[in-house]
Amino acid sequence: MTTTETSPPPAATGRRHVDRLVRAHRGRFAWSYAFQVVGGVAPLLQVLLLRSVVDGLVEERTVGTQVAWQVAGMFALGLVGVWAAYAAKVVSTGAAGAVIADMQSSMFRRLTTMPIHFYTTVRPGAVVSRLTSDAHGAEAMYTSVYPVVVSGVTTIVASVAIVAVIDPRLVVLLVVIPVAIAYVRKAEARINELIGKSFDVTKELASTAETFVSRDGAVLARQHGRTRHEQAHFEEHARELAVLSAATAKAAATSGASYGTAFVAITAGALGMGVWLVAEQNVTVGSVILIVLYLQQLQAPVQSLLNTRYPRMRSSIALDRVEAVLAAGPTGDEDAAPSTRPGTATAAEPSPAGPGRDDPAPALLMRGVRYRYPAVASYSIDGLSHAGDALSIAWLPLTGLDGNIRPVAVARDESEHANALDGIDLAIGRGEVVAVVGSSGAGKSTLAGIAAGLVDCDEGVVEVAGRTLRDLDEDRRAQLVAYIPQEPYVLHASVRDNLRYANPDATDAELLDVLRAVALDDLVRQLDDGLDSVIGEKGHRLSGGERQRLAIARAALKRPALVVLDEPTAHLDTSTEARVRAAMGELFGDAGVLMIAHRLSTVRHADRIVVLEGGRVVQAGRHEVLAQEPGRYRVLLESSSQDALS
Ligand SMILES: Nc1ncnc2c1ncn2[C@@H]1O[C@H](COP(=O)(O)OP(=O)(O)OP(=O)(O)O)[C@@H](O)[C@H]1O
Repeated sequence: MTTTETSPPPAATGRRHVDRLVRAHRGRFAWSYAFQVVGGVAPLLQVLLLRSVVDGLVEERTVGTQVAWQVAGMFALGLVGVWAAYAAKVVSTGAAGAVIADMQSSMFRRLTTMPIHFYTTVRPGAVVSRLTSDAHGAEAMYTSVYPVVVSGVTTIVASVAIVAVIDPRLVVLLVVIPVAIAYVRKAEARINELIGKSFDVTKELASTAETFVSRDGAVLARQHGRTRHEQAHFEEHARELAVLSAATAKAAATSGASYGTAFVAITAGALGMGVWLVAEQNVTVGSVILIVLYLQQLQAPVQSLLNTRYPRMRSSIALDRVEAVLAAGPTGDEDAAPSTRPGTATAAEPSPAGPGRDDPAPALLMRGVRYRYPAVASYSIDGLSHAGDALSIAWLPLTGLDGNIRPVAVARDESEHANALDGIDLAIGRGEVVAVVGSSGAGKSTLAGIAAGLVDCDEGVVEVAGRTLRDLDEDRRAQLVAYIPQEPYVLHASVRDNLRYANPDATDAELLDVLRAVALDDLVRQLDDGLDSVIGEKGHRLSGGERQRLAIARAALKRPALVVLDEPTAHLDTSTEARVRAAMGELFGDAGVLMIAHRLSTVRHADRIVVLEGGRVVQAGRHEVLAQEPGRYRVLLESSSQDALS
């Protein structure tokens, strides 16, 4: 059954992981809030002193020592206010920076230890955005929103309390504030409508940009003569966005002006009432000045508090997205890599036999191995997997979201998959080369992934050189098994660094030896900087076959007990293939080799061929024998020779 459902907002289940990271820095945050409170109260105390100065002058008409002290006190309070605000800023940005760094590191830890299938569902751009703009979007909560709330609430509460102490009737004037806020909220409804439209248009822009500023998208548009059309489409949306932005800004300005008008009315009312109270001899002149100043001073914090609404929503969305990553994965615990289970052997433990050559255990032993792919929902992350519909925070409008933005709907594939591997028993001896063949979907790549320890089987046991793979940590597993995928990854780094990624202690002589074995020594010699030449994404590019040979050389440097190759020679011409095959004996010594073959031409020389069908081993033997027997291998052989002829 396949259902489509909208995921509940992660906030609904709390932000357990994010909160834990924030709590680690709570001491620094407490200091910053304490400074905020001091910074908020100091200007109010200044005004209190001003009242005493004015009243002293009005009553005594002399400037005595007391006034001098009061002026000095105002100066001191001014300094306390300024430097407390400074300290609050420095401490809160420092603490927020530390929290963001922790969030990024925890997300990276989580994202690099997700089940291997996760990476087939993920959009690289979305991951980068989650690690950078979402993390920094969350930062505003700690550097802008909370500090403004703390200082704003302090100022408002203290001002209202002082005004009420002078004359409680004056507090009536503050009724204008909720009225003004109600009006502002109404204007916001209009703003939010406009923002909602901008959001949709922005999504369209983002999607057009992501689609057509990519190689595949550009080829698609050019092939169909649609480049101009896509440019016009983008321009139309960009203009629409500009119109919406202007309308939003106008609505925001109107609401701001209305709010300002309310405070002008409050100030005038306070002045009128104050004059009346002075005439009635209920309050002093100094108190009237103080009241007017306090009420005016309320405008900024109330406005700032209102203005935190949108940054708060943006940060909230960003925090939910960070939480979604941290809570993802089978354990939901970002600190525990799935590969590290209690009781697993660690790299520091001495290796009893190591991947050693003298170990009598077979290179690979699989007993009763069953594996079923889990439902996508169990390893996907909202907005990262199946994305395309999730915007990065950087694309969100700067002001105004109506709070209705929810994590996007993710198609949940709850369907029960069939067993991809259904009871595999397989042993590969030391120095033996076993090729695995089978029709598309037979389970070859799944078998390779399980033998390489990238995926843990549901049932059964996988041992490499006598060590159970699931009991080993990543380092020990990596020492024992070398896996060479069909499209090996070459780092954007020098040839030397690429090779030493497998064995940082390898000498240049060892590097040149393995390069020679895979027929890459001439190429490296021709590069400007030899082993120091940068290859990979930029700089010198390697062909598919050269990448594979580099990966084989890299794997050989580990001296593994088991080598798992996914169609290792797919990109090679016949003579290079023969040379590499010969070199593999020299390179891997008595390591067992499990070779996944999608082309039958590459398997003839294998010591044994294993034929998979529907996740089971249906035939096994040498090519010469299997080719004579009626069975699946002969069918595959016949269809592949027909393909070759056609
Ligand atoms: N990530 C996945 N989620 C669910 N099912 C999967 C996934 N990957 C593979 N499968 C299924 O598992 C079965 C075995 O797939 P596998 O990739 O191992 O086959 P294969 O023999 O390597 O095929 P090919 O030669 O086409 O690469 C297939 O039915 C496939 O549809």
